[in-house]
Amino acid sequence: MTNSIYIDQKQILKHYKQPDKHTHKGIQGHALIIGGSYGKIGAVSLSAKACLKTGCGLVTVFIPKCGYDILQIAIPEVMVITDNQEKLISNITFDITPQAIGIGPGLGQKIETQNAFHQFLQTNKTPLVIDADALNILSQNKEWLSLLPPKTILTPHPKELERLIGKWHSEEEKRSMAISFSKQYQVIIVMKGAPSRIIDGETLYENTTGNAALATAGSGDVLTGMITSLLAQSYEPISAAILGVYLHGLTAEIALPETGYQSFIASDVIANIGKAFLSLEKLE
Ligand SMILES: NC(=O)C1=CN([C@@H]2O[C@H](COP(=O)(O)OP(=O)(O)OC[C@H]3O[C@@H](n4cnc5c(N)ncnc54)[C@H](O)[C@@H]3O)[C@@H](O)[C@H]2O)[C@@H](O)CC1
Ligand SMILES: Nc1ncnc2c1ncn2[C@@H]1O[C@H](COP(=O)(O)OP(=O)(O)O)[C@@H](O)[C@H]1O
Ligand SMILES: [Mg+2]
Repeated sequence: MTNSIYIDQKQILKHYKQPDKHTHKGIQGHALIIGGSYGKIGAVSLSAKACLKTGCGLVTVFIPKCGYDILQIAIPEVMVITDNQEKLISNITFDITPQAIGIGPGLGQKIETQNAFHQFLQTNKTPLVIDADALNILSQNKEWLSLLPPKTILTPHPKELERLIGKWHSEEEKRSMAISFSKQYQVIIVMKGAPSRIIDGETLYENTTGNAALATAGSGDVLTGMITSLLAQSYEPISAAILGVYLHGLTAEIALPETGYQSFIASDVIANIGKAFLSLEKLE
């Protein structure tokens, strides 16, 4: 029996934590975003900026060498570690201790990158958010799913979800396939769409914010950064997923009167994260 919960203004306050007055950047969470390949460094840039703007204390990116100048110039607040390779990720090693890792935006699916991701999964114990090409790589190597830490958050759009769990023939079947998958691998699935739904075992959460302005390049990459940020700030994985999706949707509602549907872009999500948080404060 599925338990369904609408995430509205009342529900979201059960997941939101006000910042502690005495916090400092050392305890405000350190997030690592891994991704990017030649021509898709923008995906990591968007994700990392969204991560910072969602409140985590420190953000580091792990990217191919070609993204080094781009990231340092685009977001001076973010620290950068580069792979040995110029255009793709081939060996994920770092000497930091992040509290959460988001992996996948712009990553690409070259064989060297697939191998690096496999190596990474074999040793990683840090809480994870998996998106985009990292999901596509998992879909091609389903035996690697057992390497994911429990409560890893997967954020597929409908096509990525189909690659992962197979084709469905009705909404009902999609839901039951996603629930079985979530239970089998102990993962949280953020099924992105309109609306987005979050599956955690038998429980389904339906988001109530957002609009069609979000149908724009990079808006999912931004969501990955937001959820990773909350996870790094010690939110429980299910709360990080629910709150991230809710705030992401709110940004589009807040910006709509100024941008309309057409000219809203992923950077507008980032620019409105602050106002989305402030609107939660007003509800308290
Ligand atoms: N500026 C950048 O660097 C950007 C990089 N990106 C990266 O590009 C890579 C490829 O990602 P894509 O998602 O574009 O490619 P995919 O091949 O995974 O997905 C595109 C396919 O999914 C379908 N699809 C997407 N959303 C859907 C929906 N709501 N309902 C039904 N079908 C849907 C599309 O019609 C298309 O067939 C990823 O690594 C991603 O992170 C993109 O996020 C775009 C921006
Ligand atoms: N019509 C829509 N209404 C509400 N949200 C939408 C709509 N279209 C897309 N979104 C949201 O925008 C995001 C798109 O993510 P994704 O497809 O991964 O984009 P990208 O890979 O380009 O970053 C998801 O959070 C999805 O729920
Ligand atoms: Mg995406």
